[in-house]
Amino acid sequence: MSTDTLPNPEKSPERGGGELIRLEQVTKRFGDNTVLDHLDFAVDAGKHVTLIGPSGSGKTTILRLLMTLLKPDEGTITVDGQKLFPATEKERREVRKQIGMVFQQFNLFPNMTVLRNITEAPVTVLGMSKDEAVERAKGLLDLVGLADKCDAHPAQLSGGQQQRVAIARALAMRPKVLLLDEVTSALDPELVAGVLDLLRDIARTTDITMLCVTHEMNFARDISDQVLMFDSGRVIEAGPPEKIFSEPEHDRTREFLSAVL
Ligand SMILES: Nc1ncnc2c1ncn2[C@@H]1O[C@H](COP(=O)(O)OP(=O)(O)OP(=O)(O)O)[C@@H](O)[C@H]1O
Repeated sequence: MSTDTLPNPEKSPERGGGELIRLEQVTKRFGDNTVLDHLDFAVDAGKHVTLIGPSGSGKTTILRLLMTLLKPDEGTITVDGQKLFPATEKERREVRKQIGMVFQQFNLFPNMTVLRNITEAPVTVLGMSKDEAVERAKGLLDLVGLADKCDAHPAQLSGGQQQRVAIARALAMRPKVLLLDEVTSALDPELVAGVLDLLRDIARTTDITMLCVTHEMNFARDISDQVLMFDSGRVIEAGPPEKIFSEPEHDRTREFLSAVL
């Protein structure tokens, strides 16, 4: 894989493998439902962290908070030392540029070509020149195996191809953090492996920090430096995948894994 189109092939000195994401005492409620309960955790730069746990345990809510699609009721969230919450809208917009997300349902703009889907945000949000954005988008489309689909519209692509475009679109912003929310759940089974292989390649060949919610336990085992087991809005167990999948300490982790493995 060519590295010149990748988001962060070079290690920037200020990142230096230190802490990139920090959640402190984060609480999120929907009405009476406390989904995250004084949650603390941190992710180091360049690491790949996977969130696992039962349905409804709050995993997606964490990604949505980091995307600023939701606001916490209490607590602080920082990215690369800059405050995401609490912060002014202006501060939040700056921090938000460092975070890319790939959603379960692709969320491409249906009326734009594939190329425009990828160039839109770099031009309008980052102020990149159109020529540079197009050049980068073409490199990324090559990377995800869709160099011939520049002029197609999303509806003309398979689910797997749409998800590849969504991955290219997220990478086009050169984010420090890539959030992946059950990115293969909406795909036909025969398309899952190709998308996961692409993400494995990206995990292996870039220093991008990944925070991933997945039900694909083999994928989690392959890419993760750390796995966090969630239950009722709290991390009940954390460790490297070999430990969590082979010797879980907590009964709830054992129960969950025996249901999904
Ligand atoms: N916008 C919302 N309004 C009200 N309740 C919500 C909203 N979003 C999430 N919830 C509730 O918050 C809880 C946690 O949801 P979340 O999607 O974070 O769980 P999850 O662990 O990602 O689950 P899954 O594995 O099924 O995706 C659930 O009880 C859900 O119903």
